[in-house]
Amino acid sequence: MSNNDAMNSEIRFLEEVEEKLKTRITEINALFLEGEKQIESMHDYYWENYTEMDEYGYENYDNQQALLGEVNANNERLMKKQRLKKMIDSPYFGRVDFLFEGEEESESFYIGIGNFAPKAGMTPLIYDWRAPVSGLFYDYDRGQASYEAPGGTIEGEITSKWQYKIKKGKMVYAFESDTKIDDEILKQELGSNGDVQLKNIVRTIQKEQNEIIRNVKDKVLVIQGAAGSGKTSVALHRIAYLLYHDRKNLKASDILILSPNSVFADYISHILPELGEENIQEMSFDLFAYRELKGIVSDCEDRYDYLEKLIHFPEMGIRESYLKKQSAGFVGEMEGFLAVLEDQLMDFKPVKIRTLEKTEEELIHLFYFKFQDIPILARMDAVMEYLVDEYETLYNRNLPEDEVEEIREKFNRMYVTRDIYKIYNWFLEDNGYETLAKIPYENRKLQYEDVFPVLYLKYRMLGGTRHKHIKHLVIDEMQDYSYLQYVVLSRLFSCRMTILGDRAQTLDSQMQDVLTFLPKIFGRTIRKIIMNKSYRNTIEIAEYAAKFTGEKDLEYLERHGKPVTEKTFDSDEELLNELIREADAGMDKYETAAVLTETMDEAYTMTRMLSNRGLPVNCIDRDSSTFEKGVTVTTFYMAKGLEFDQVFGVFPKRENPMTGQAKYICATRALHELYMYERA
Ligand SMILES: Nc1ncnc2c1ncn2[C@@H]1O[C@H](COP(=O)(O)OP(=O)(O)OP(=O)(O)O)[C@@H](O)[C@H]1O
Repeated sequence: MSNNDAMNSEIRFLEEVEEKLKTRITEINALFLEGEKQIESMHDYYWENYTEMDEYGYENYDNQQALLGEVNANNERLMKKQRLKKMIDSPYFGRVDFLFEGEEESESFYIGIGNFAPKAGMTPLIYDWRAPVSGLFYDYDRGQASYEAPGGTIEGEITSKWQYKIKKGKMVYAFESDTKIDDEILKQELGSNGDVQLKNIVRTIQKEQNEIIRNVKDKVLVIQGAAGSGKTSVALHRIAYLLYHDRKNLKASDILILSPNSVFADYISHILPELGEENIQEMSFDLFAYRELKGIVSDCEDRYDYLEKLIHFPEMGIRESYLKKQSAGFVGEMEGFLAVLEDQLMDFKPVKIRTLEKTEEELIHLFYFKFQDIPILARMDAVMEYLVDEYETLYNRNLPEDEVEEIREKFNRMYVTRDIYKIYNWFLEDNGYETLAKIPYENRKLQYEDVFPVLYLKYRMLGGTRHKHIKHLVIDEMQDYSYLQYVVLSRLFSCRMTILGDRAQTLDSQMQDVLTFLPKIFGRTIRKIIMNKSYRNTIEIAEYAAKFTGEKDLEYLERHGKPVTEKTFDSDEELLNELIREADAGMDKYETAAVLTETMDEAYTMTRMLSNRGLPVNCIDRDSSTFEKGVTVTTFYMAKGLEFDQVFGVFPKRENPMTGQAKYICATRALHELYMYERA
């Protein structure tokens, strides 16, 4: 076939697909309206007849179930319609022609964001990018290939591969390529301007990324990936893949992502809906801890408070103290303390439940032997319930609720204290650490270094709730969680996990490689994958950033841009003039720019100075929840995970131990242009 013929046949196929998509949407619309009518008439029937329904409620129940079934079916129709409407805009982006082993003619498989068959049960015209056969598109060039189908491995040969760009239903380009995902297309995608949200990458998923996305074997998958290597993108596409392949057992509400902050959560929030899935829950671990510690302390510092202190007071030993309290050694000391705590904590006294008397020895026996497996602060309750039960069985009568409560209090008074804050202070004192201020609940604010130790103590003493309903946990920025935080996480979640991060981006003066201790915590179920190729930055920016880390073996996509500008200014005036000039020039070509500082105070000052000079900026702090088009001012640590077309790093000339890491994180946020400014 000549090139022209091939193109014409592609355009005819596109037109055919669009026609069929429209017909299917019309059919679904009709079914939806029919469903609405059904629902309405079921409602009418119910209201007319519910007084006469059978007394046991069977008929009522059946009616409710039928109604629910119809409502769900209509919701599904609505979702399907939305998906198909999106597909009209761009129905597919790739095609593989595959010659099955033993066959004579190859079959064409078009690949898009969803499956599409003109009628239910018919062979699809388009295959979802997550379908088994679509793996061929991402994993192979022309030649021998295979894919995993539910029934086993399918062997054959790829005879041709095509890539398309279809926009608003029109073919922008279609070309046959014999390489995997053409680098030129990837460069085009990356060379375009940054969105205010992370993009979906289905068109250009790379082979090594695809391997991670389609991994269903490993219980705990740990991805160490360079800045901009696509870790977050891959983790989200993996979720979409898992949801597609295990629809029966896995729902979006069964998945939780631990993310650094709300801005980041917003930044990634549209990807799953775009891929036709519901969004998933997101939570910051610090916020979770804060909520869990209500009742023990009235306030807690978070990671950002800790970082600010670290930058402002590098000489005060804050880091050393934090690291100590997050270490395996410290957990060991807490365990040692817990092993001997009972003697210090308990003050047994004989008790009476009406006429049933129990001596101190009997209570001690129950407490130390019968119920020894129950966490210590929950154990007295178990002893009490056991004895109330004994009384009620003996006298064949139930005790009133309020009396049981009085008895419970009497038993609880056998604890010297139930205040975990006080108990933590005992531990600190016993082990030679500085103790916390002995103050009432309302005034207690935990320093960040104590937040997770106290939470650990709480779970060990009261027992923690296992979050059994969560079937998959995603931990982004894994390098920023401490040993102790992982120990707490492993107590809370026993599900499958995708853990991803970059040791070079640790929010500390030194890198932390969590892979040195994760296997100890999660066992041998861990699989580690390294992603070395960076996609975000131009070569100029990536090479500049690499100077700060000493990480080797990094690969870059050959995308060039403007050289990095490094400048020192004698006055704010000069710095602002230059920054505004470059940002103004950028506004013509780009969508997003960021001015990144080391501390929040510096970010507020920059916001004020830039606004005063008429540059509209949006300041992101820990209370922000979205990031917008235009110029953003924030700290390097709030900008983690985000990216901007232009980045202006504004740092004081005086360095502190965090400066290297801060500059690295700042530099790797830039897609096209990077300016590193210093104020004298
Ligand atoms: N296969 C791909 N095709 C197109 N774009 C990609 C691909 N992989 C990654 N990217 C792009 O590279 C950029 C970085 O991706 P992402 O934010 O997922 O990386 P990351 O490893 O989480 O980065 P960081 O750790 O630096 O925050 C994004 O713009 C993303 O769209």
